[in-house]
Amino acid sequence: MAEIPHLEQFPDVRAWVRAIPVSTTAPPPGPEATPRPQDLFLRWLTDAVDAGLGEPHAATLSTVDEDGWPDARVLLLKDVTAEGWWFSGDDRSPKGRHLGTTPAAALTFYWREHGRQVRLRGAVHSGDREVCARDFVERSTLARAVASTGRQSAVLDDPGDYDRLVQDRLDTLEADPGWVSPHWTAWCVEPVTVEFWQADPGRRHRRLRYRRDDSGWTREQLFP
Ligand SMILES: Cc1cc2nc3c(=O)[nH]c(=O)nc-3n(C[C@H](O)[C@H](O)[C@H](O)COP(=O)(O)O)c2cc1C
Repeated sequence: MAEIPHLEQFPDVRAWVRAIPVSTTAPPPGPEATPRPQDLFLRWLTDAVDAGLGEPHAATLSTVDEDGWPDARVLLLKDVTAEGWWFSGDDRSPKGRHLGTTPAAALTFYWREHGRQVRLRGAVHSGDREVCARDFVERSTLARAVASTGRQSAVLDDPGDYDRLVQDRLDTLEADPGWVSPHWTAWCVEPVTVEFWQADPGRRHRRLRYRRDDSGWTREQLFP
């Protein structure tokens, strides 16, 4: 990777960001199609894990709010099944409220060192109570306490409010270690499209899209 220039060396931000180099290292071979996108995704995730890439299971979740405005945030993938790609959170959080009114989302994965992106979009459904509860109890005690405050993304006027609320939840969990937040939700994106993007130093990027219809998955190559 070429040396990254410093902002002070440029007349303005525009000149600086345009001078930041893009990756030109040779990527791994392009996508070898599998019948189901899940299998190719797991192969690419395995490549990222084996290469020691940081948080390779982090993805950007995009939703639409109650007024039709898009929103996006990074979170961690929780499972991949025949149904789709799973993540979890509190249904009172902004993302939870968005999914409550518009149960559709996109997930975007990026493995920079491999020059790879996977993007998928589709309807979202929540898992049954058993699936949600299992996700909750698999978290550490502190993570369960924090997750069940129900205040994620609310304005924090007094940092002490957070500490008191978390301590309150820790007390609840100590008294009843099996307690499960009724708001904790495992959501599944059931994709209608899944696209695998593989960078090419000569800009002949490979793009393989899976499209789901009544007969199953159709594969097609896209213009870079
Ligand atoms: C690497 C990384 C991993 C994250 N993992 C999660 C996660 O698994 N669940 C979650 O609710 N938020 C996670 N977050 C925080 C979210 O990006 C976000 O701040 C939070 O979910 C609130 O989003 P919302 O206001 O849209 O609901 C993560 C952030 C980063 C940078």
